[in-house]
Amino acid sequence: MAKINEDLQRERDKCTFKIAELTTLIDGGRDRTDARREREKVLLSRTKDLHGVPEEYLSHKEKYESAIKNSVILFGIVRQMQEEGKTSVTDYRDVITSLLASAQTRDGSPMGVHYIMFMPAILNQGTEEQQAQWMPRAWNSSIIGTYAQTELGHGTFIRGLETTATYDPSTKEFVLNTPTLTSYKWWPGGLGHTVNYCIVVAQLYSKGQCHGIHSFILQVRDEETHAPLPGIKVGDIGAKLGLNSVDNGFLGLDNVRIPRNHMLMKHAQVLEDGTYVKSKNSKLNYGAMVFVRVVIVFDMVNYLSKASTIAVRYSAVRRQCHMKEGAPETQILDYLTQQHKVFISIATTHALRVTANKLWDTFNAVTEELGGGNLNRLPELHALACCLKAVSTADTANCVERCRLACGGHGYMQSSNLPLTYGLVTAACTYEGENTVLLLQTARFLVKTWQNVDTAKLTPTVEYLKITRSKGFIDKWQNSIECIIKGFQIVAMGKISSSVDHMQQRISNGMALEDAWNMTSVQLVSAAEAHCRVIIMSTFYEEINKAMATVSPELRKVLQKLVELYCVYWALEKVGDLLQYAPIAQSDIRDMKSWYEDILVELRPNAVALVDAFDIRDGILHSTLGAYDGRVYERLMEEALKSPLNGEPVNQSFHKYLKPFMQGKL
Ligand SMILES: CCCCCCCCCCCCCCCCCC(=O)SCCNC(=O)CCNC(=O)[C@H](O)C(C)(C)COP(=O)(O)OP(=O)(O)OC[C@H]1O[C@@H](n2cnc3c(N)ncnc32)[C@H](O)[C@@H]1OP(=O)(O)O
Ligand SMILES: Cc1cc2nc3c(=O)[nH]c(=O)nc-3n(C[C@H](O)[C@H](O)[C@H](O)COP(=O)(O)OP(=O)(O)OC[C@H]3O[C@@H](n4cnc5c(N)ncnc54)[C@H](O)[C@@H]3O)c2cc1C
Repeated sequence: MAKINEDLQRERDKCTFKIAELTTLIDGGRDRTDARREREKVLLSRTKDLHGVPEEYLSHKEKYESAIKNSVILFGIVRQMQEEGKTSVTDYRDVITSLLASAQTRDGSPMGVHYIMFMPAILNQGTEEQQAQWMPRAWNSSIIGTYAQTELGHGTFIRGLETTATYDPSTKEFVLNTPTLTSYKWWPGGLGHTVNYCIVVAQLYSKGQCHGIHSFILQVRDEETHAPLPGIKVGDIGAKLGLNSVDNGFLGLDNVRIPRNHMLMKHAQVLEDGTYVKSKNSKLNYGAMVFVRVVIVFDMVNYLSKASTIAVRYSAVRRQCHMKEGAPETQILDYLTQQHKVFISIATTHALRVTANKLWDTFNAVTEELGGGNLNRLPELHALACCLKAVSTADTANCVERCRLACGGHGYMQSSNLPLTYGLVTAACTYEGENTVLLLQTARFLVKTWQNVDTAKLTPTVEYLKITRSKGFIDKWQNSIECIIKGFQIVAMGKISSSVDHMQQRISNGMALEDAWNMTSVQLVSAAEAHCRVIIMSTFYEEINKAMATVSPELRKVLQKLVELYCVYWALEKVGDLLQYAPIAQSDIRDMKSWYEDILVELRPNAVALVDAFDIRDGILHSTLGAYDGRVYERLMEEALKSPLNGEPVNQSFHKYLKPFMQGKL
């Protein structure tokens, strides 16, 4: 192994807790750490020779072809693991997370949506017979699918989709059509050239009546030749800000017939004679979207742990300027402004991780209740998944950008892996429900909750709205975590209640409800975000408190500081809200700023150890700036030399253009 950079080694030597203990806590147990490492070892050993030219120099077509080559190896490993009994649907999340997080699918995998949406949609919306028919072939990748919902004309407003599926009882088939340009499916990952099946979301017509959107399994390409089937127009939508290894596609359908049993019929059915049997709740058809919103929060944890690892290790290696005259140049990690930029990413990674785990548990519990016919908690789950998806993706995008800026010029290099990471996380702000739209869904739930706050029994995530109103909820502000969380509860309650008042006021003045909603929507988005901060903060605090009982005193101290950092950071960010709604004084804010500075300083000696504990191998991190050994400059130079521009001493454009131009001949 190459020599470790001395600064980095010094950082590791002075750390005050056992890194392995934190890694175990993050993974959820020693056996899970071992299983993850084993999976990564297998993956990296089998895929290490794949890189020729660095990915950034490839064209969109080459990137796609390379991603397919790599994905086949990756998902082939999953298949082999299944055959050897090393993995099953039960550890689906872990397996897919480490696969998609791996370096070989750096800019996304064309097969990602197969795992993340095609199969979950069949599980969520298919009958047991349909699952038995499709899942074994999908799970071992002998068919590959995607989820085709969004159209050129509509993404958010899914009731407005134009694709039709008309039932023909004479042949017991559905006829699929995209009657207009705007009804073409547009965006589905892998649709362009990879998949041979997809789930098409279309307006269902039977006996001359429209029954709203439903999901259908459609074969788009021949299983042998991969040629598009008759009536199907399919292709790639072109280059994007990121995810350029993925062939997001378009799909046009001209009277394409599919058998009746290709409609996913767990919740609603069309009988042979065309009779429509409706679902207990039409929103059950949206179940796959809820699942994906939940897993996106995990995915954000993945990316943020990578970005913070890169930024912190680089900040320990990089020296710039002198803090004191005559002293050696300062490690940039010693500048408080640098700590302010990067430490929040570490704390956010942990906060989102514990919140994602809790959300995952809620999702599984509610799904089980839904299976038994109890739909009571569906609105709460939907509201929770929407705001957590929105806030986690927005925060992660901001944090990744902070990490990139924290690495100065070198952070701008593709080889740092920060630009690509930003491209991936910012996509998540839009896909699976655009963030503003999702926050407005949460706001809808909060408004209803608030309107019934005195009479209804509140569900756990909004119970605080009742308690917050009790007299003496905060008698006097104290700079403590408990008080900050209470402060955020008051802020959320205040924003929800003032949005409702504002809306009501407009309605009393004669405005229609829809217009009053629109006029209040900026406030509503802000209220939903405030509610989400309460969820993240209180979950982080409670879960870390539980974990503290099981860890060493040394680790306990560090965990405590991470919770403090997260809460105080956000208290200062939202100080205006606290001043408006909570009994906080100027002197409390002044003291809070000092508290924040102290936390940064206390975390400083453990910064490198904290990111080491994320335990991300170099082969997965794929960064010149963030590698374990800290050989930043050597790696930057090695990568620079791989630039195709360095393949010849004089580029041909010199003779063609530059020389004649310089000599005044052009
Ligand atoms: C396995 C682990 C792996 C881990 C690793 C992870 C790796 C990830 C890798 C990622 C790779 C990249 C993948 C990219 C995938 C992107 C896929 C997509 O974008 S696909 C495309 C994604 N596209 C989108 O996400 C589209 C976004 N748009 C929408 O979701 C909807 O159209 C809408 C919600 C905005 C409105 O819907 P509309 O029908 O007009 O509704 P109204 O306004 O009339 O009424 C609202 C009422 O309905 C209720 N309700 C609503 N939804 C739900 C729900 N889900 N449930 C329950 N309830 C729901 C709501 O509460 C309210 O109730 P109430 O108040 O009346 O009682
Ligand atoms: C990388 C990527 C991958 C994707 N993969 C898939 C896939 O696999 N399958 C699939 O089906 N789709 C996929 N999508 C599509 C994605 O789900 C949609 O882009 C997303 O749901 C947003 O819809 P839209 O593009 O129509 O945006 P729009 O809804 O047109 O949003 C544009 C703007 O209008 C605002 N807006 C819209 N409606 C409202 C409203 N009611 N109130 C207030 N503001 C509003 C939004 O906030 C936003 O600012 C993908 C998209 C991306 C970027």
